[in-house]
Amino acid sequence: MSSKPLIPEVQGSTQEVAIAKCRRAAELLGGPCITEDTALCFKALNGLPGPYIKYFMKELGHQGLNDLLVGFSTKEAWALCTFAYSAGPGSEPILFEGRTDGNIVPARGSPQFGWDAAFEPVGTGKTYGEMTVEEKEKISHRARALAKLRTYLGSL
Ligand SMILES: O=c1nc[nH]c2c1ncn2[C@H]1C[C@H](O)[C@@H](COP(=O)(O)OP(=O)(O)OP(=O)(O)O)O1
Ligand SMILES: [Mg+2]
Repeated sequence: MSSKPLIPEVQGSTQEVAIAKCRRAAELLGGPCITEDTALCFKALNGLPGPYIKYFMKELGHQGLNDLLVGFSTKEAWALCTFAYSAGPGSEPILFEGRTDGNIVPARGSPQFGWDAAFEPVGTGKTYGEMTVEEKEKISHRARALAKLRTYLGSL
């Protein structure tokens, strides 16, 4: 079918997904809002799973994320957090991105939160799952995105 579908199934880049979600949230809330999305992007896969990591993690687990990269020499990945801010319905969302580079590794540390145990940020020697909250906060994709959002909100 060549015409634009009437019911959107939001897929695309992390930016497209974040904008669509924030725009809809502002409509539903009828006011300003902030939404957050986290993607995990594999270099060998041109950035996938990216915004679809939630379902990859749910179906495949830590081992499955590693298995996806068998046969590729690079295990490099980056965690990308996107905060989106909309001033209200009809107001175009503004994005704030934070990125942390690392590698996909066999799980180490706490397996409790998402893919934390399978992601080792560059230069740390630890997975997110092996870090304290304070250690993770110093280098995390989310902390970096939040710092940008905070600066923006402070300038309003
Ligand atoms: O720092 C993190 N360290 C490890 N795992 C993480 C982190 N941050 C999010 N995650 C996980 C949760 C979810 O399995 C997936 C994507 O998160 P994300 O798309 O925001 O999912 P979500 O559960 O918030 O649902 P949604 O935003 O679609 O309502 O990565
Ligand atoms: Mg989320």
